[in-house]
Amino acid sequence: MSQHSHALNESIGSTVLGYPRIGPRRELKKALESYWAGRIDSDELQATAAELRRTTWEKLAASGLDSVPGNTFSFYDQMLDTAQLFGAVPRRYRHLSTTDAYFAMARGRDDLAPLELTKWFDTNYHYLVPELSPETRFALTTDKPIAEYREASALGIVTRPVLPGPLTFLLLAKAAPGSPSGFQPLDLLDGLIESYAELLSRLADEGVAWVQLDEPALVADRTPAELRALEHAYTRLSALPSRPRLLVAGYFGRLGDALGVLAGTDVEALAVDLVSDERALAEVSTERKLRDKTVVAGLVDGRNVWRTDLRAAVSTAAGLLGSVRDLGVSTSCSLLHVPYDLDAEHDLEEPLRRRLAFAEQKVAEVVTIGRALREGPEAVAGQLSAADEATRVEGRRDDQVRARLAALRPEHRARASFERRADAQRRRLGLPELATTTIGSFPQTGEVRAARAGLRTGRLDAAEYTTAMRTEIERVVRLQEDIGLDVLVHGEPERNDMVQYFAEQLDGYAATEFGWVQSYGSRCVRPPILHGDVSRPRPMTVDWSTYAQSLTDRPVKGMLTGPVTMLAWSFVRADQPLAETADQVALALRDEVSDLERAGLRIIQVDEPALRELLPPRRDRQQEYVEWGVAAFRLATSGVADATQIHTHLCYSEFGDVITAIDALDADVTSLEAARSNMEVVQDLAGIGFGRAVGPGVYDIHSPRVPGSEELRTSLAAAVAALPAERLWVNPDCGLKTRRYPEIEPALRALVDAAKAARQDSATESRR
Ligand SMILES: Nc1nc2c(c(=O)[nH]1)N[C@@H](CNc1ccc(C(=O)N[C@@H](CCC(=O)N[C@@H](CCC(=O)N[C@@H](CCC(=O)O)C(=O)O)C(=O)O)C(=O)O)cc1)CN2
Ligand code: MET
Ligand SMILES: [Zn+2]
Repeated sequence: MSQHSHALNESIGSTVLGYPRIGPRRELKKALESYWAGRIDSDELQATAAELRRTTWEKLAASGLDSVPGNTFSFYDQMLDTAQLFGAVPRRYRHLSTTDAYFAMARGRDDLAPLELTKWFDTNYHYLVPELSPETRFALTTDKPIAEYREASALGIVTRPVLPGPLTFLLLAKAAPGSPSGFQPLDLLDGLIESYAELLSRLADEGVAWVQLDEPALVADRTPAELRALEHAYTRLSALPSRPRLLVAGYFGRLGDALGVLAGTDVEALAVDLVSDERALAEVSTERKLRDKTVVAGLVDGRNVWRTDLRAAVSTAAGLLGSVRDLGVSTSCSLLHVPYDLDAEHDLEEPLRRRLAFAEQKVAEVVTIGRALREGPEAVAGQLSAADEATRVEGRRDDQVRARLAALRPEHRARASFERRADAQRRRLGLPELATTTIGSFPQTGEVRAARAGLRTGRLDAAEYTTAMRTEIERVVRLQEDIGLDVLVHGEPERNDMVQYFAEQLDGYAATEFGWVQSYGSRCVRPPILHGDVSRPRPMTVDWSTYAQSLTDRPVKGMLTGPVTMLAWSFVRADQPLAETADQVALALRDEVSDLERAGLRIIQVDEPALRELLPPRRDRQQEYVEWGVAAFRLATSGVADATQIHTHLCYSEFGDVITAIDALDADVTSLEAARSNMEVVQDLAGIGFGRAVGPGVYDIHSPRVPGSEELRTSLAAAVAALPAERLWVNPDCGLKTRRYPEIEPALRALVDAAKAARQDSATESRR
């Protein structure tokens, strides 16, 4: 027995890098939202959390994995947990209790801004950005990883605590507002290392054998100084006299130069992602310094839902055996990004179903690969041939779509010059300068969601549902008229989600029933599965948009989700280049755009909030991505007359890296998130001579705070200083679906006031 556990301590064997935590039925989401609303107390919240941790550990232990990850639970986010663990709590939250400070950093309070929320690499998960300053003093302040290790041990389960590594923690942090200009979070490395050291030594005291430090920031291009910092950090941590063995995980791409740096330190093990970048395998097999390391091969895709070609994975692993001291097998990254369990789905049809694996099924795949390596492929012959069969099944083929794609010419992706379009649109639309609009969605009220749930359960029939939605659309149109907005929207009440809604109506796409994946905090999405050739059997939005336009003389914007975002927020087929899949989606959207135009919609918005998100982490892959992304957007939007105005909307990111791509989209009007970055993006656009119209968001919809009209005027003035008023629009940062009416009504009235005032200023200016 003791010999056996000794062997386990030495090697990792089969494992996964992380697991979902929201609960198979979103138990954590429900508990959190009840706690925030005061319906349950903290004991009840803790009990739900403990139960979720227990079932996860027990399931993973029973599945046959050799090493079970620990500390993968989080009430909100693992970066936030780590900030609190090491005492990186900005001063403004320090008067609060540990729990209150935690949720205040996550969500803000009436008088207290939250930490910034941003995308976790190229996924649809969002983390909280630690705010660090030269005054930050790290100190081990909570004991979450230790407590969870003990909790699992009490159940008889040995876990491997997982947390972000020091480099990733600092590289993803930002300088707190007011920090000296030369300051960067990486300056704090030495202090942070001391806190990691203290944690590691306490974990060693607990008897922890292995700790996993996640360093996904290393799969992007890193400067020599950052690589030196990496070497310094892991040289220091691996030299600690008393510590668990260290597994450093780099995922979402290949480690590149960081691989040799890490392999040159005394850490025991590296986890590498052999799925995201086909160049990773060669890198790993030729790195001689790995010969005395454990390498955990990420062979099962942790962020897509396709079944693994097990025979290929086993042979890749076998090929690595000679290049490393000890080989483990795992997922490419945490399973946080996929749904829990395929077996929960009842409406997925064959043969698609047979091609899929969710988190539970992926765990079984890892176990199978591990057994094949240890006992030989004969031991798992049945599983291997089932996987052979499943991975040979091809996606639905649509020859008509393929023929249309083959016939595309450059003119299908080009419109007349912007000047000519702008002129035609000015005459047709007659809008004022600094025209006001919103981004599309209005608050998703309880009634709206209840109506959608009613349609699902049969409480409402289709006609009753349509009436309920039309009533909502009319209410939203009248409200916008009353507020005095220039360009209206129908409010998107009929959409459960801006991607899923379209996926449900397209052929080649499947939706899930329980396939929830955490997006941020308690918010989840159900990414649809794009499994075959995509086509549009019938118009998707025309009835709703036409109805809205029939209610008013003001222009109503048609509202669609663009091809890049449709891919980014779905699980996408891996059997053909993304560029081709994007063009198929773009063709379906192009037809929808034409139908909307024919139905009399004069303005059509095609949202691309995920444009920045899909940008590959390595620069040498970025150009190719931008080219196909832009090409697909243009295919979707360039089938219209000069006088039809195309809008796009981008949010959730720093746009610096994609500014020329935004230009290349060639939309007539681009609305962007800008409120929280002081309109910086307007200057960036002015800087590249962006010639088309821009709607920098002046109202931060991510916060419940209602901005005053003075504040909005200040933001607008900053925009007007950078770009001419006739090319500026006035709008919020993003859609209003997550807000409530008492917040958005006064905010939109203030926005219209601010635009009117700015028009007056600009008129006075031009008379001078
Ligand atoms: N796909 C996607 N990715 C995105 C975004 C996005 O909008 N979509 N935005 C950014 C992230 N922001 C997000 C913002 C909000 C939510 C969000 O509010 N999600 C909802 C679920 C939305 C949804 O699918 N709603 C469905 C089903 C809702 C539901 O839970 N229904 C109940 C019953 C109905 C009820 O009473 O609520 C049930 O099934 O139990 C609907 O409205 O029809 C949630 O977590 O609560 C998610 C992400 C970036 N990534
Ligand atoms: N039209 C969409 C909305 O207003 C755009 C959202 S971008 C995340 O909700
Ligand atoms: Zn948005």
